[in-house]
Amino acid sequence: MIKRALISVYKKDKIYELASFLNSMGTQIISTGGTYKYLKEKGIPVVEVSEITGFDEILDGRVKTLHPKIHGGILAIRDNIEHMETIKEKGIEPIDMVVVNLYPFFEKVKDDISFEEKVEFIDIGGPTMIRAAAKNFEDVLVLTDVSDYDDVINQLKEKGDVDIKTRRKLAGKVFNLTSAYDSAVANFLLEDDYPEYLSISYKKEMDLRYGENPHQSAAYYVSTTEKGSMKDFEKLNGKELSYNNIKDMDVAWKVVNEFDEICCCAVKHNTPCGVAIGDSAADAYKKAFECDSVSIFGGIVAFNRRVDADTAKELVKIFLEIVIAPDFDEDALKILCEKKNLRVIKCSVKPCQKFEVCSVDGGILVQDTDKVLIDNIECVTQIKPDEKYYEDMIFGMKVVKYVKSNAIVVVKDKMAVGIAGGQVNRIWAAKQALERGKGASVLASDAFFPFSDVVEEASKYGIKVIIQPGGSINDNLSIKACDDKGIAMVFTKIRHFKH
Ligand SMILES: NC(=O)c1ncn([C@@H]2O[C@H](COP(=O)(O)O)[C@@H](O)[C@H]2O)c1NC=O
Repeated sequence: MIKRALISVYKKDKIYELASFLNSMGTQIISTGGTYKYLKEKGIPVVEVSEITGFDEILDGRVKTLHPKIHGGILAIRDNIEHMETIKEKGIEPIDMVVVNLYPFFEKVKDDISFEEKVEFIDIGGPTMIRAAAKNFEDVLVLTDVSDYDDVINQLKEKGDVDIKTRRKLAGKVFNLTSAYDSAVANFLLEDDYPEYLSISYKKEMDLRYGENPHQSAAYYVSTTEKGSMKDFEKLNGKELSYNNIKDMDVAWKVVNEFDEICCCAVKHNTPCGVAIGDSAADAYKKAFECDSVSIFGGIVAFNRRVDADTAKELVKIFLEIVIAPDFDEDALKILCEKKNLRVIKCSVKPCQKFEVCSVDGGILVQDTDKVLIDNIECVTQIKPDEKYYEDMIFGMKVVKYVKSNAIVVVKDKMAVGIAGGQVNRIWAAKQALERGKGASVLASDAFFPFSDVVEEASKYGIKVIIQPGGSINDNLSIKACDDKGIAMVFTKIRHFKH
């Protein structure tokens, strides 16, 4: 039996329904200022907290419920005779239910308001009350999530009480929420990129059908406070997204956003398989398709420009999993939506990830994202690269950055005609890329050459320019091989390993 419930909610949705149900059960409702006013206006009998505490809300609401008359009523263990005698002596009455939703710090921290204003959205009294109720969950029912109201109402209707399993789950939800809330506050206040404790604050966006493989369970969580392209997008058509879809879409979107020119990127198995710059979205797509017309089947295709009907007509010719772009012309959308399963994603947020995490058994690795493409370009060979290859060199470096190491990309006229990666040595990646990208003039590598073998292989395929970070103790071997073969080679001094 819920004799007394304390309701203190920032967002008032569904609170009238819950309060009127409690009222119909004979529960006494206690509320803080705003909630009190809201319920009273709706005709629900309600007692103001200050009437219980004998103390007005002070300090602009910073102190409302922080009082022994409230916390004693929540924390007293009903089976503990001493506890019950103490609260009786002090004139404290038990509180059997606490309903709270917190100040919207997650939302407000992103808003364009001052630091001081953001600080005022750090809820103190709310977390204190719900933590207290959660600690005493066997005696005090705690509700922080509107989606739990119906279950609690139904149980109270049917049994007059709520079972212990539900009480415990609701208590667990409290600490799950307050830890994410506190993490968000900690990240807001701390200026340390790598603080003593890793505070992460992510909210479940959706349960996924499965993880990387069908026998693995999975869910997708998004940051409670940070913006992000893989969070702030709109799905305009198609089946639900999968675990692999989200990972692949992330790479495809990051690749196209490396470029100011019109770019299209196709991704398979988390690796770009076709990337090209074009005069239009359709042209870029046709060229990306040409890079590797085999692997693109079932791929994820990204554009950094609006997709028009001409492009859509090309896209629907083969089976694709996802098309992501900043926008779609109406007629393009119509064409794409004819394919019921094709996920069409509109995303206007540019990639803005500050840190990357990767988990290992018992730990999490955190690093700054790879944001620097090139330190400075230094030609290390006698032959200097012809200026006409400059754009292809930069293009190759931008693409190879997203290919798993060891990675080699060969380029022809701003098309990645040969992409090879994920090899345990560099020569295998080079051989694959060169074989696929016959006729290419530029070769880009994610890291230095330990031997001269890549240069020798490149010369067999007529490569004119090699761009790579440099920095091997054997750099002189590759430089000499380039000089012997008439290839120009430049160093960038920035490695782009991707493990
Ligand atoms: N200071 C307190 O004692 C306190 N007690 C409850 N709150 C919060 O006040 C909000 C509700 O306020 P109101 O009913 O006045 O609209 C809730 O989000 C609740 O979490 C408090 N506010 C912040 O710390």
